[in-house]
Amino acid sequence: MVPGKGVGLIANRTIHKGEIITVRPATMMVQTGAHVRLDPEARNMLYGKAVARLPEPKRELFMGQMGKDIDGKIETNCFQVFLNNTDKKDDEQADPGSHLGCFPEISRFNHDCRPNLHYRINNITHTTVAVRDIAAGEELSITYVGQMQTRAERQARLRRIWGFECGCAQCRQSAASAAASDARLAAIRRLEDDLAAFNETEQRGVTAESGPALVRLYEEERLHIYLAQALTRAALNFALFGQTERARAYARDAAEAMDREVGPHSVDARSMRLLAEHPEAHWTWGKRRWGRRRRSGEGEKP
Ligand SMILES: C[S@@+](CC[C@H](N)C(=O)[O-])C[C@H]1O[C@@H](n2cnc3c(N)ncnc32)[C@H](O)[C@@H]1O
Repeated sequence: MVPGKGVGLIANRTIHKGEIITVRPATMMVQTGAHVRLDPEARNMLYGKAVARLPEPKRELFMGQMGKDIDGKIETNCFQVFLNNTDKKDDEQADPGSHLGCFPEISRFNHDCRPNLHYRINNITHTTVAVRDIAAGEELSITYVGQMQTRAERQARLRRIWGFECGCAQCRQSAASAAASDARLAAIRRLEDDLAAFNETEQRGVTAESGPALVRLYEEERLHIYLAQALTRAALNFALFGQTERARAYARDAAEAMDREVGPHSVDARSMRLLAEHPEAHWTWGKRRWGRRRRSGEGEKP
């Protein structure tokens, strides 16, 4: 038991960044459209029949999850799963590909606003990966909600959607530390907006160092689950400034982080590997550098 959180999972050895922790297929899937249309009584009856047909070890695991009845167990523990092999047939209905997926072994991971595991769901397979080194004895955690909001916003969301008061270390920190964290999140948003505005004549004070500054903010904020996007922005920014070696280094790191977050062979990781191989051939190459030179009269793009 983890104080204030119920059952949780604790690392029993040192875990290294990038290690895959769990890979599990869904034990049961419920179509979201059907779930929201049925009343809880009908749901319990139907889900009861489905659970009764599970192999015994799976049924025990399922029934051992938190929640007062089967419907409650699904509501408390399921993950949203999107199956992409269904056609959307009726605009009035929820996307038929949207399901609630039950992964009873996975449902023991508690929420943390600064989690040490990233998870992804491909088709019906749930995978968790360590996004940083984890010491033996640390609790293993995932996040149940997006993490770019302020502490008050995150807490309100967890209360409204999940019905609990978050007891993670990030939420328990002092008012001064929480304010500093909220300010870092605001700084991240501003810097990301500035980095994204590279087509504008006004370059909003962005320099080649703005990329590493963004990565540092994510690291200081311990948002390791989002490092791939920060590293990608930094790599692209170095390409925009025409800095070969640093574009390469950040693109390689971005591809590795992408492998951890999205899994191997993702399109974005491939794109970062291409940037690392041939930065000068990338569509971003030198766009910021040439723009600046033109304005300052230093010369034209060759
Ligand atoms: C999917 S379950 C996680 C496993 C659960 N602790 C158990 O005993 O089976 C989600 C529930 O765990 C508890 N929980 C998870 N993360 C928490 C957190 N950060 N703070 C407080 N309670 C948490 C809440 O009761 C939540 O509804």
